[in-house]
Amino acid sequence: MTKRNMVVSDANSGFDMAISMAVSGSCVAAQRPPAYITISKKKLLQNLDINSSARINTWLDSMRASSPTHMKAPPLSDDQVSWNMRRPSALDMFEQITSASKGKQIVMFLDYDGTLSPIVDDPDRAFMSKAMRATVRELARYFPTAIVSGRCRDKVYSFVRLAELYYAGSHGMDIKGPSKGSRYKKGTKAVLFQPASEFLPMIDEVYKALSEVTKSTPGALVENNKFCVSVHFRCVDEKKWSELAKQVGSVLEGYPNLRLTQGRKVLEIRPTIKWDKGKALEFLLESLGYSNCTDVFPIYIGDDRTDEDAFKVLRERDQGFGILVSKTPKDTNASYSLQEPSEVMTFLRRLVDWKRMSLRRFLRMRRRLEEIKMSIPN
Ligand SMILES: O=P(O)(O)OC[C@H]1O[C@H](O[C@H]2O[C@H](CO)[C@@H](O)[C@H](O)[C@H]2O)[C@H](O)[C@@H](O)[C@@H]1O
Repeated sequence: MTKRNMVVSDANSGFDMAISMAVSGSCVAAQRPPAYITISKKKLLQNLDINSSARINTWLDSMRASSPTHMKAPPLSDDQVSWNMRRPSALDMFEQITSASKGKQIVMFLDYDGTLSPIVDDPDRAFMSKAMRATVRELARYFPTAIVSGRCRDKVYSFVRLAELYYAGSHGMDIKGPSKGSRYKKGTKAVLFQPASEFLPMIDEVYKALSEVTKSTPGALVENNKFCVSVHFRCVDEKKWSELAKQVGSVLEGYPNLRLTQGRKVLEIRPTIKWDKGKALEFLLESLGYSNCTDVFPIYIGDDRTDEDAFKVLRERDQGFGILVSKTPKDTNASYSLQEPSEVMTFLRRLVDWKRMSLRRFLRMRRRLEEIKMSIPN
């Protein structure tokens, strides 16, 4: 029996369903799927017939629905209007946000792809602009700042190139503190945390197998993110999505300790350990000495499904908030929204300016108080 640790993260998600179809042959042979298979047995049986065109059409529709090239252009739909009301722009709500943070230490968490850099076809060319880098550098002068990415940590560092930041790569499974002095690091110990290190050889093996098996699918790209692997289908013809899903499924069949999640036109394969961007956020807060503090205000900005784990943690802690980067309505645990990386940069700049002004005001007041003290005769 081949066990399959598979997370079907979204009932309507085409690719998740495609993967379940691709591996269902082995699952049906089992007497009873283990509890960690989150897809129901009934659904598995429904999905059994890989050649059923009705099934394939269902998930292809769903993939198209989540693909920007198929999205309807404005005018704003009722959905969009109501979403804008429920998840207002963080720029429009800037004053409310800063006043909620009063007296608290803001800690910044930033996703990389789609948040600091625009989404592009070639993952190796997802550069952030010079202006964005300068903004993040300034941000880190005023607030402890971490980059939390699905990418391999070294790779995301090579894009951001700011040594004063914290980096959590591989969806938080590879965390490292600043290599350059950070004024916010309370302890003296260097932070390095890799909860999935035992999976390294397995991930490497799977990376090689996936690269080999997907060779025949034009446009498919496999990326080694050290503790996880990404299979990109952004450049794969839609007609080939089902073929690619089957290829990925055929490799994963042999790896019960790996699970599959979905990002933006990417399938992400990672260890089943209970670790995600939300856990990484909590770990970083603890490293910074804020684990049990009420005077901390974490802000997490991200665009992807994997960022939802961090948004959820903030909601549950009732601390700070999440900002989802998206132009279209999505189910989210974030409190606010921004449309695209350029808006993220504007928001970060405003935070820096606001903090700088507050500090100046504080220093002016302190100087004035000293002058008053000096002018009072003994
Ligand atoms: O957590 P993130 O930093 O958002 O990383 C998630 C994935 O990001 C990258 O893929 C995405 O961006 C690419 C470049 O713009 C784009 O081509 C791709 O379609 C997107 O899914 C990265 O390459 C993946 O490894 C990450 O898992």
